[in-house]
Amino acid sequence: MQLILILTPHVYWAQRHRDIYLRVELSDAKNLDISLQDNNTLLFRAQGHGAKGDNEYRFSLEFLEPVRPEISHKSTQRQVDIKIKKQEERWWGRLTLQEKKPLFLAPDFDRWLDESDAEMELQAKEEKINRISVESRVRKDPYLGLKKGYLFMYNLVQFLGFSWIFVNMTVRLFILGQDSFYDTFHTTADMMYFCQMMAVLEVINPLLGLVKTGFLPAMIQVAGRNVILFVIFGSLEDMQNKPVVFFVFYLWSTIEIFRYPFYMLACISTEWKLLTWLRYSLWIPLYPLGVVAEAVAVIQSLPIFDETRLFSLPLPAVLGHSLSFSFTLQLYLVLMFLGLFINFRHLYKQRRRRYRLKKRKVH
Ligand SMILES: CCCCCCCCCCCCC[C@@H](O)CC(=O)SCCNC(=O)CCNC(=O)[C@H](O)C(C)(C)COP(=O)(O)OP(=O)(O)OC[C@H]1O[C@@H](n2cnc3c(N)ncnc32)[C@H](O)[C@@H]1OP(=O)(O)O
Repeated sequence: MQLILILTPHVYWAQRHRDIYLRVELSDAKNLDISLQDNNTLLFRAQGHGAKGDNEYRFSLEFLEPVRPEISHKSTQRQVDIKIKKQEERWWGRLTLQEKKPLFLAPDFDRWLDESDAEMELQAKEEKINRISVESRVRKDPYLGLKKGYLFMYNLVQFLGFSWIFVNMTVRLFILGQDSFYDTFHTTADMMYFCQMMAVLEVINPLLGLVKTGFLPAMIQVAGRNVILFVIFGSLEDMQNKPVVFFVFYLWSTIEIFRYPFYMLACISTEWKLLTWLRYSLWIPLYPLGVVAEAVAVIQSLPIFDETRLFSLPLPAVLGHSLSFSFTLQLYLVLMFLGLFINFRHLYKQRRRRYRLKKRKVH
């Protein structure tokens, strides 16, 4: 009587919610015959070098649940990798129907994940797929590159402009001390004029749908600053050498040297956490201080407008000579605090949205 010895290779396994991975320890495997029987039994036969030398090796595995008929495998110099898809996407308590594990089977610790880790891996994969599909949908806009290029250049120019102002003022402050307060306007106004005229684009950009900024907050910001720059400082020589110019310009440029680089990075889909934090936090002290500095400038200009009658409104003789521009400015002072309230709330919401979104992304 002839005794036929069936040799089994070592088989290592791991699973995901969708797949089963088998690693068969058989090098230089040839004549592979891998098939599925009755939806849940894998039959394996191959010639190769295993624990018992060069021989034919076989095994069969009756899976806990049905699997799909398509089985993929790859034979390398070292092993045979087999991937099997589960019929139903769910976590299996064990691999085989029989409770007792076959002796030749062991967990593949290189691939092993427990259920919650596998779930996280699945979620990460799905998120990646979603992100790619959103990005590919966004990419359908044929002008996206052009829009991003324009915004990047705009932000770069503003960043350079405000950095120039900030560095110039800081250096002068170190060298001249308080004396530098008095000629801030003469040394930096041209650049500030340029930057603030360019900033009008910040009102136009949301109107053209180039950025998601609200029109009103941008309008309040740009109009508010331009009133101070062009009407209060620009038209009144007596205001130009007052220290308040220093504080207003310094507060404006401090936030902008962080805000514009933040936008530049956003244009190239990059983010630096510290910069994001500065962009969404520095306004908390700077905005009220800025409004107070601007309000001081307006209040200091009132007697000058009264005296010079500049921009005064001619009135019919019965009502008096003319209405001083200082009355308009007093009304503007009230508007300023309304503007502060609207923009403070807007910035607060932007900050919350930013960090809520981030938290959601992390979990
Ligand atoms: C209607 C008549 C009004 C008359 C005026 C009367 C009242 C005047 C009161 C004025 C008070 C002003 C005081 C002020 O001058 C004092 C100071 O400035 S002191 C210094 C401190 N200041 C600040 O911190 C404010 C700085 N300014 C701003 O933050 C913005 O101008 C503001 C509009 C207020 C808010 O910005 P925004 O709404 O744009 O928020 P986000 O940064 O979160 O952006 C939203 C999304 O859009 C993308 N975006 C925006 N701009 C750009 C850009 N240039 N390039 C690329 N991308 C951009 C941004 O990335 C966000 O996208 P995502 O949501 O995907 O992240």
